[in-house]
Amino acid sequence: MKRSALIFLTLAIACSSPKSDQEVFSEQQREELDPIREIDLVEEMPELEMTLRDQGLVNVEEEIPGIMVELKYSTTDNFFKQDVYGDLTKAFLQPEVAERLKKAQEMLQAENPGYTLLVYDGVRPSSVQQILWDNLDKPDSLKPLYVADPKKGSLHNFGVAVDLTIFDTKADSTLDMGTSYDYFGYPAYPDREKQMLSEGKLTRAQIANRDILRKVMTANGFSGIGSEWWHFNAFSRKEAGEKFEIIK
Ligand SMILES: C[C@@H](N)C(=O)N[C@H](C)C(=O)O
Ligand SMILES: [Zn+2]
Repeated sequence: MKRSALIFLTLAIACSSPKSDQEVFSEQQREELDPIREIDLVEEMPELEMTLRDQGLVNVEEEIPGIMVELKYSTTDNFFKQDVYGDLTKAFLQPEVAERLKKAQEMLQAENPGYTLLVYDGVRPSSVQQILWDNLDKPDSLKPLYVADPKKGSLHNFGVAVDLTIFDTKADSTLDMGTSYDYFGYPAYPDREKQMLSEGKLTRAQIANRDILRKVMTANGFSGIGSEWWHFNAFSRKEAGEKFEIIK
């Protein structure tokens, strides 16, 4: 239930004066409507999640039926082996970006029953962008290929970029895309697929899997980048700067 709805409900209960609780609410209903429990729920919401909601971003799992989320930077299973999101485990995006992603998910599921999008990252505060940049073990000249320069800002910092793959619910596994998420090298480059195929570093099946992801994303207003098969932008840097604020 949304926070505003909870607060409204709490106020409504406090202000109304029924003959007695017992006449109106069952035991279970009274527990559900207990204002102290509601306050506990509000306090349990991670601070970063509250900030994101206050700034108008939406939780993709609340907007997109069936989508899966595994925020890699909220685990230690990432390229710098640190959990930098703490208790934030949900992916947030600008509402119009989530709307496009919903259409991509619908198209994916219509064309490939059993497949679903699996989101690895959505909005990413600029403070986290700096941590990624500092921990990327590449020469400074190459770093922007893999992690956007925090001084300029990543499209993730505006909530208009998403990192994702496809999960096959029948096989209970992700599709084989040829590399893991955040593999920083040529085998992950969409721009180098022909070369990687001829060198035996990618298979046709892996490229075909990437094509499924690219098709549903680009058909619904996203564009990919040349160095990461998992990253998609919904707006240009210029458009994002005009329309949205950077999340700090
Ligand atoms: C770090 C990687 N997952 C990513 O999102 N890279 C792009 C280029 C970014 O930082 O914007
Ligand atoms: Zn990304």
